[in-house]
Amino acid sequence: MKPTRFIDSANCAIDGILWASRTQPHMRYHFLAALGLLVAVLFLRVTPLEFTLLAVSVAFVLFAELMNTAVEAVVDLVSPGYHPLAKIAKDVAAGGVLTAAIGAAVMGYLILSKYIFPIYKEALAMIGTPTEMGTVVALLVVVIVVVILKSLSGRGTPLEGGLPSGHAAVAFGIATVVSLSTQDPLISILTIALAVMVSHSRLLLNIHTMREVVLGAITGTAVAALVLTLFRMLK
Ligand SMILES: Nc1ncnc2c1ncn2[C@@H]1O[C@H](COP(=O)(O)OP(=O)(O)OP(=O)(O)O)[C@@H](O)[C@H]1O
Repeated sequence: MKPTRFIDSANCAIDGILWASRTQPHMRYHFLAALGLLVAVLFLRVTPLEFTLLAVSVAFVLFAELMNTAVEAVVDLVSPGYHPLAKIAKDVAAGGVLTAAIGAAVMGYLILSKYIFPIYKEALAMIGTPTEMGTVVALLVVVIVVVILKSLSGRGTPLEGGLPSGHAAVAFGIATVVSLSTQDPLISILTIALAVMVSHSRLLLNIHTMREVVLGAITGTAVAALVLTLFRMLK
């Protein structure tokens, strides 16, 4: 039945948001990111203007995802089979979400970096700048731990497949070493982004599962940080 009262229209709108959250994993990721941002804002005490800018960016991403979901539903209704125009409609709608998400990420970076970077810098300083020997030993230990874990899990070879992903472990080990050597949050984020890309490529090539890649990333980061902390304590 067509809603006539405002409350019924509002209920339909909320139903739409709930349906999108139930059926679209990306919608859930966006809500999780929004929740994380709210918690961060609470702790970092951003200014009202900064909060407004962040809230508008987040609302725009959620809006774009809802519009994308609506376009997908209409396209599936009118063109259940493959059609080049259906593809264009869905791809353009998805492009809208990507654009909004990139805008929100840039806004988030510009506003939150000045609050988070000093805390991150302090955390890096706690482990300190590694020596040349510490760097070499840390990366060698990462490789040895990966080989041991792979042989224990009984799958894959030292260079391909198995638990954990060696590429992810070494990439994150290097990102940890570079982060500590430079003590620079921006360089740290950029090297972590490179490590994520290396890890993601192992997923795309179907050489590793998500679990193997995540465990690789944790192993590389944790082992490198642990060895460098030990080096600092024994100095
Ligand atoms: N009927 C169709 N005709 C042609 N291509 C289609 C059709 N349906 C889907 N596609 C292609 O598959 C892609 C994914 O479409 P799908 O409906 O599975 O969306 P989705 O996986 O929910 O996407 P999103 O991550 O944007 O929510 C589209 O971007 C489009 O390239």
